[in-house]
Amino acid sequence: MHDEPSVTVVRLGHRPGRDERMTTHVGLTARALGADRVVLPDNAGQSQETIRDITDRFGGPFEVELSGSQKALIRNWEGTVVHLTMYGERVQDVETEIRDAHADEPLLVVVGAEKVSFDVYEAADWNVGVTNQPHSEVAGLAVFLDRLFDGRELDREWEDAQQRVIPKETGKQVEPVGEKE
Ligand SMILES: C[S@@+](CC[C@H](N)C(=O)[O-])C[C@H]1O[C@@H](n2cnc3c(N)ncnc32)[C@H](O)[C@@H]1O
Repeated sequence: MHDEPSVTVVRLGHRPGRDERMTTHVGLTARALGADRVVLPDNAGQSQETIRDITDRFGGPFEVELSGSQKALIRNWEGTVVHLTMYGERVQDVETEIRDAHADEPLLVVVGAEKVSFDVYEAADWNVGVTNQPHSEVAGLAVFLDRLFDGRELDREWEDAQQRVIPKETGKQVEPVGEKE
């Protein structure tokens, strides 16, 4: 977050139609849970639009980019690369080392869609499993970011929001930013 080295999430693969919501949710989860930027495949323009729209309304900063060269981004990353995979080391065993590495340099978090090729496993500094059970890139990303930030992302301040949610025991309250509560 703000005064720390950046966190970028890169989404590998996107099947138009089938992956639309999943890719959007990778971006929304990255934004809500403290990442600075998401890089989506270049056929995921619809997801980019949705995530940008949410950022415009509920605040940032958060960048959403499209790229046709995810693999090059991973290979050439100047910092730490974490690939989330059910086959990886247990997050609870490696989170401290990853947190220490992130204190010094930008972090790239890689999540897949379909089968991820072996070169990604080799390019990663850590292959990390959030459990070694199959589940979802959205769930894996959420747990990983919460572990990385140790819960601090839950108190994050949002800039340039048009509206904000007022937490309520019951019901829904959304107010334009700037109005008194
Ligand atoms: C639906 S899975 C498909 C993965 C595919 N079976 C493979 O072998 O690469 C899509 C993505 O969810 C994430 N994922 C699924 N289970 C995970 C787990 N237990 N821990 C961390 N990430 C996980 C990974 O990033 C994975 O690439």
